[in-house]
Parts: sequence; C-alpha cells; structure tokens
Amino acid sequence: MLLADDLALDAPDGRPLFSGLHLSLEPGANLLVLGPGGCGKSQLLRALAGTLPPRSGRVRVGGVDLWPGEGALALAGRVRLGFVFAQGGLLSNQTLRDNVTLPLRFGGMSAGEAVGRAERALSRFGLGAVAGFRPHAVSAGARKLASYARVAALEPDLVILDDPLEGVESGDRAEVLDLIQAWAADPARTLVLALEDPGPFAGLPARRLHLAPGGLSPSDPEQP
Ligand SMILES: Nc1ncnc2c1ncn2[C@@H]1O[C@H](COP(=O)(O)OP(=O)(O)OP(=O)(O)O)[C@@H](O)[C@H]1O
Repeated sequence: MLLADDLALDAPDGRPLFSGLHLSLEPGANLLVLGPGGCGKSQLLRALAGTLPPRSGRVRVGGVDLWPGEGALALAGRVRLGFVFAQGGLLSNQTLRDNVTLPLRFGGMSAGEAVGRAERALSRFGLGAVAGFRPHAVSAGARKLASYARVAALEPDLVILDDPLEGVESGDRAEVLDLIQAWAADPARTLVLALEDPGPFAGLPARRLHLAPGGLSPSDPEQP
C-alpha cells in the first residue's frame, strides 16, 4: 500500500533531515514514526501524503507513483488518502460541511450522498450545529475534530496522522482514540502516526520507525 524507497528529505531551510529511508507497508499495516521535536516527522508525513516533494527517492501509494510524480494529485479517484496534520489542515474559506464533503466529491461521490455522509460524520463528533460555520468561527478543538470527521467520512485506504491528539480537548480524547484504534484494527486500512512519544498508542499493533536529530536512528531494525 505504501512504499518509500531511498527517500531523502530536507528541512524548508535546506538542511538535510535524513536520507536512505526505506519503508514498505502492506494493506492493514500500521506504522508509528517516533522521534523528538524537529527531527522531521511532519516533513516525512507530508512527503508520504504527496504534499511535499522529497529531495530524492520514490514514494508509491496503492501502486500510484507520488514521487517522482505530481504528488497527491496522482491519487485522485484511485486511492483514498486521509490525513490530519497538527493544525488540522482545513480549508479556511470553506464551511466545515464543505471541508468534509469536498474529498468525497473529488472521489466521484454524488453531491447528495457526500453531503449526507459529511453531516453524519460531523454529528458523530458533536459538530452538527456548526456544520455551516467556517473553521475560524469555531474553537481549535472543534477544527481538529472536523479534520477527523473529514477522514472518517472518506473511509480512506491510507490514514496519515501527525501528532494525533495535539489540540484534541480532553473530553474528546476517548472518541478520537476509539476512532484511531478502529482504523488500526481494520485489515484493509493502512495507518501512519507520528508522535514524539507513543503514549496511549504504545499498545497499538504497529511497526516503529525512529527518527533522530540528524538522521535515521542507527538502531532502527527496518532499515538496511
Ligand atoms: N515552515 C517551516 N519553515 C522553516 N522551517 C521549518 C518549517 N517547517 C519545519 N521546519 C523545520 O524543519 C525541521 C523538521 O520539522 P518537522 O516539523 O518535520 O519536525 P517534527 O519531527 O515533526 O517536529 P514536531 O514534532 O516539533 O512537529 C525542523 O528543524 C523545523 O524547524
């Protein structure tokens, strides 16, 4: 489902983060990307999600080349990819409802079905009453939940979550944890999580990739 071959990434200032990364995740596999702040976890997830070109190397998702290639655009209508970045990543000029609906429409779903599914996903997270609001009109916690609703509605083949509990209010943690555990247990879904510390995900059945300042952790058994 997810293949990274000889991947090298730089920080936005051009500083090398790591090189020679190999990953191969079959459908249903889970991966925890671990490492201290600033070591490049977010940049790696963006490259795997097709939103940030690597310095060199290859990324394939569901048999589709993202890099070299046109990144996430290449996935349209072929592989469903859902991601939640630390800041949520909602489109600020669209309502929460439209933020959830748009990826479904891009995947070819009819407008009626997409809106119905978006409404149900937002209601599940207690956001039904604010579905017509734009992201800046709701709290940071609600924005984060809406970004989870967007992924849940999409039912993606690949889920990529950066710092999954960052910004989730304490009363919503159990709901979000349940959702992530269900994704992790689904044999058809591949899940990638980035965290400084596994915390509540320590028991997740997942492989681990350790990033360290200045490169890959030399103790990482995944690497050749
Ligand atoms: N927009 C940006 N502009 C400049 N530098 C950036 C930007 N985003 C990330 N960086 C730098 O790139 C490096 C990797 O950042 P990245 O966010 O991938 O690390 P991380 O492991 O995810 O850390 P954290 O857990 O703190 O988010 C860091 O040194 C960071 O300062």
